[in-house]
Amino acid sequence: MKPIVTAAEMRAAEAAVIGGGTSVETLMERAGEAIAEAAWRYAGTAPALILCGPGNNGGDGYVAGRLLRERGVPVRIAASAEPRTDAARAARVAWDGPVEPLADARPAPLLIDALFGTGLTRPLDPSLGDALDRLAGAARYRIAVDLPSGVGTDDGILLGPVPRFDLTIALGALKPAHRLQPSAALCGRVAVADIGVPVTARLGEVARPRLPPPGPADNKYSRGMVAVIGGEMPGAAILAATAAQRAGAGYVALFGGGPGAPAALVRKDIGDQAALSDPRLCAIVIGPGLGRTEEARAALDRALGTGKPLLLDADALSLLAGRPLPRFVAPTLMTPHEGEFLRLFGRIEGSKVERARLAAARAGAVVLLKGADSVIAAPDGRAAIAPPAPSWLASAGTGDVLAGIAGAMLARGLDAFDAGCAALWLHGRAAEMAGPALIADDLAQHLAPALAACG
Ligand SMILES: NC(=O)C1=CN([C@@H]2O[C@H](COP(=O)(O)OP(=O)(O)OC[C@H]3O[C@@H](n4cnc5c(N)ncnc54)[C@H](OP(=O)(O)O)[C@@H]3O)[C@@H](O)[C@H]2O)[C@H](O)CC1
Ligand SMILES: [K+]
Repeated sequence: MKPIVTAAEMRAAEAAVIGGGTSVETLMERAGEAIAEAAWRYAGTAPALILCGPGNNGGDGYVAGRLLRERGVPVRIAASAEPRTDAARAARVAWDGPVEPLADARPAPLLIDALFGTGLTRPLDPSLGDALDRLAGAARYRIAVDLPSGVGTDDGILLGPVPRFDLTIALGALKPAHRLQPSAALCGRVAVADIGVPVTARLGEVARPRLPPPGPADNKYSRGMVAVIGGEMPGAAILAATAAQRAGAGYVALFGGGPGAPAALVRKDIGDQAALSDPRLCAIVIGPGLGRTEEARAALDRALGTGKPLLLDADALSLLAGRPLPRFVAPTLMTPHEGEFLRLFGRIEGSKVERARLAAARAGAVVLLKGADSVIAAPDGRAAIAPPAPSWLASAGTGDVLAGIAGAMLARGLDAFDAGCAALWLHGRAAEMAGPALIADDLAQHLAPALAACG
């Protein structure tokens, strides 16, 4: 997993490297080199305007300006304030060109925003925000140094209006704001620059899972047997069941549900308790299309009573809301969207990562909080953010597909956190391959190549 670090973790990592004998100036030089290189590749000799703030983010900007000028790029620098750190002052001195006041700066085709990075503590003054907006709006290419100025590093919130960038150079490591909305959508492409600061993180980006294909000793049961419990809206359960099949489960049984499904899907009566207690059954998916009737509640209680690994989604989560959560005895993965999350856990303060972590600890289950920036957290504190996925996934039924994939991952023996991560990755990759205007039904057919990439 690519590490994702908070501002405090980044500062600690930086301090450790400095403690080991590397100067801030050296780190800043490396940061400036990475920015200059990226700007050069991106915009060539297009005239650049670099906006520098008072901290080390601004210092990175002065270094980049000097290095771009050495490459023959016409560079102007505008500052919002005098540098306030020794390293930024040194970088300012080494830049031997003029520094314009930001308020009067004229635009350039390439805008590099080095106003604020991880040290932003409050909203930008309106005059500063307006200048950034005006200059970004008039530029052809926009590059943010470390972070777009105006976003909360750790939670991705916007402290005011923030322009949209084409490229963000994440210095040393990804920060939550590069992946959490709404800020992630403003970063453009995010490139991580290695500046020689090793980081340790409690949070990562969901990575491609390793899912070896079945071996000669495998059979349909050893590959994972999944039960999908249907209900009022059979289409959703069929989507989940088909996705579980296509995600590599060896045997998928649909309990209840209407007509129309692959012939390879085994059909069971919704109340078939014996089949649900089959010792070969490895995981139960319940929620998609379940409904909230008494029958649905009974089906949920039966599923909970089996003590088998569970994927709880949609109506199963709504049925659990408003009563004390059961004690889960087997790996359990909950996949709420924001509405279901609120119903289940109430209002929790903090970033999406903090909220998911707290909910997971409270539930004693892995919580995968869905959205354009899906976050997964385990009760033991492990957490990850999904890589950016196509916005076309925002359509009916895609959550049911995710539930089915996750069911297959649980059934093949992954723990609930790894199962959720693998499902997120496969789901996103299948969506990329399905392309624009996808419908949930399309995803299943793209799971085969997505899975093949994990072998
Ligand atoms: N990670 C690394 O190893 C390296 C990162 N580098 C770069 O350094 C920045 C972080 O630098 P830092 O100096 O800590 O912070 P900033 O440059 O983001 O800004 C801090 C200064 O800005 C003032 N501030 C904060 N918010 C505002 C605001 N809304 N309006 C005006 N001024 C603001 C703050 O002042 P305070 O009053 O809050 O004290 C600071 O003066 C990181 O992002 C990287 O770009 C280094 O290059 C080295 C390696
Ligand atoms: K910035």
